Amino acid sequence: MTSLHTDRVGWRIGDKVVVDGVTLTLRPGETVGLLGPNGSGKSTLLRLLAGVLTPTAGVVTLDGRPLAEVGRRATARRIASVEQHAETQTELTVREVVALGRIPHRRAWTPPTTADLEAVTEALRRTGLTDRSGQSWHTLSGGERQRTQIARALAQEPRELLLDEPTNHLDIQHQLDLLELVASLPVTTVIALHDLNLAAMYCDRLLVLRDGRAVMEGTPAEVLTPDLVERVYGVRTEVTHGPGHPVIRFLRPAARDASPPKRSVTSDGSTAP
Ligand SMILES: Nc1ncnc2c1ncn2[C@@H]1O[C@H](COP(=O)(O)OP(=O)(O)OP(=O)(O)O)[C@@H](O)[C@H]1O
Repeated sequence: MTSLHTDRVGWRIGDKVVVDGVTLTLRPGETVGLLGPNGSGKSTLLRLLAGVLTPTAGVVTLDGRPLAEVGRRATARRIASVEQHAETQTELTVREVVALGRIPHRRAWTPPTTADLEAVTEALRRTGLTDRSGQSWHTLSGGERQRTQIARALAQEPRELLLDEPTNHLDIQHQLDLLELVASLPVTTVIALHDLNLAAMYCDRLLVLRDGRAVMEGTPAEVLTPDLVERVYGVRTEVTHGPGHPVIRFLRPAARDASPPKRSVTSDGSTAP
C-alpha cells in the first residue's frame, strides 16, 4: 500500500518560486511534521498535497496516480485537510459543520446513512466536542473552532490527513490531546508545526523547508540539531537527547545577553547607576 508522493514538486506565481523541487514519500500511517520559518512554503506544499493547487513543476501522486487523474471526488474521499484559519458558514451548528466532512461519501439527494451519522458522532467524541454539538459555530472560541474543523476532517474518515498549524489556537492540554489523537490514528498525516518540541514529541519524521526548498528530512533526532535550527531559524539552542525524542531549549539571542548595566530606582523616582 502506498500513499501520497511528491516528485520534485514546485509551485510558482509570477516570478516567485514558492515551492521548489520538493520530493517526499509518505509511508502509510506515519506522522510527518513540516517545519520551516514563516513564508517557507509549508501551507503551499500542503495545498499541493491536497490537490487544491496544481503544481507548476513536478507531480503529486496518490497510490502512484497523479492527483489530476484521480479526480476531485475520489481525492476528497481519501484526503482531508484543515487549513489555517478555516472558516465556515456562520449559521451552522458544530454538528452541522462536522457533518460537512461526510459530503464526499454521500450520494446526492439522499439522507445521511447510519454510517454518516456514526462517523460524525465519533468525530465529535474524539475531539471532545460532544457537549458542544448544538452550539452555533459563530459563538465558538478560536480553539473550539479549530477542534471543530479537525472533527470535520475526522468525520471524512480519510486515509490521509493534512493539518496546517492545527495547535495554534489551542491551550497546552488541547495541543497535547490533539497531537496524541493525530499520532494514534491509523492515518497518514502531514502536519505543519511551529513548535519544535511538539514536532519532536509526536512526529515520526520531519521535513524542513526554507525558501520553498527541502533542506533536511529525517527523524526528529536526526533533524533537530542545534546546527540545523540555527541555520534555518537563526536561533541558538541546546538539544538534549534522552530516551525517546529530543528536547530543544532555546537560548536568548546574544545581543540581548549584553543588557545595559542595572540601575536602581531611588525613592524620588529618579534612576541611579
Ligand atoms: N497566491 C500567492 N500569491 C503570492 N505569494 C504567495 C501566494 N501564496 C503564497 N505566497 C507566498 O509564498 C510564500 C510561502 O507561503 P506559505 O503560506 O506557503 O508559507 P508558510 O511556510 O506556510 O508560512 P507561515 O509559517 O507564515 O504560515 C510566502 O512568502 C507567501 O507570501
